[in-house]
Amino acid sequence: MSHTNAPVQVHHVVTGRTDGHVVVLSNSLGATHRMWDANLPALEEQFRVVRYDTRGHGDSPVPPGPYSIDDLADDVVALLDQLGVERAHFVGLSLGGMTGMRLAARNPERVEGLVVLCTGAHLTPASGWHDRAATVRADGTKAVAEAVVARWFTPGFLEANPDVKASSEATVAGTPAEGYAGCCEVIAAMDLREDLPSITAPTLAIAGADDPATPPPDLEAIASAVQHGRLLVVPDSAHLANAQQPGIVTAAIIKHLRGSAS
Ligand SMILES: O=C(O)CC1=CCC(=O)O1
Repeated sequence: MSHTNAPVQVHHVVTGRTDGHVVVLSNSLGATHRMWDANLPALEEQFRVVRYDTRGHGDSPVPPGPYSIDDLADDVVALLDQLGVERAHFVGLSLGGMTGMRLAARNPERVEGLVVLCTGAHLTPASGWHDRAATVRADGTKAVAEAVVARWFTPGFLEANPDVKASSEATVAGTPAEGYAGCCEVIAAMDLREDLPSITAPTLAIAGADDPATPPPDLEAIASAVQHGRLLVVPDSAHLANAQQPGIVTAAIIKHLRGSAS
């Protein structure tokens, strides 16, 4: 997990309370800061909410890949520095959760409470991520959009919500190919298993019961390896548990972070 690139200034949006604890929200591969829309109103009542687009995604810069997990964590440190925030809660889903685990292990002084959703400490095989990076570099992100969104939501949810299916596929297809590929290469090279025991921030690991990408045992492994971990398995939910079950997930995030404030 070498550190190869300089931090970039990521695109971000700050909303919510001006006097509250800060919570940073970090997106999944192929998504943007908009993936938190359904969770936002309740979070904004409690916290100063900082949403950002991971490098290579949304309106953030797209340096040439590959990137490393340290690059993604360094981008968050640079963002906190830019905002003058010493210490924040961090909530990340999938790639965002990986960023949060690396940040919490390497910069424990910057992370108050941690919530990781639908993620893993080591996603194998690496060849699958290299293959996906090659596909999007050759054919664009549209080539993977339908298959990706089929993992984001359960089949029944997609059937009942064709608008969500269409807008989610458009988001993936709108992700710059080089940014998406560079982040696939983050996951290919990443192994956070040795980082977990050094994570001191109270950690809530949230799994989607029907997530085919990072199933509940991946989250259980995180919850049991960090110093203060808890697991929540959300029923009737695939990879984007925050979007498929916003009520359950937002309430769990708020309860955990309110209990983690120091
Ligand atoms: O796109 C997928 O297969 C699911 C996923 C893995 C890491 C991430 O951020 O999304």
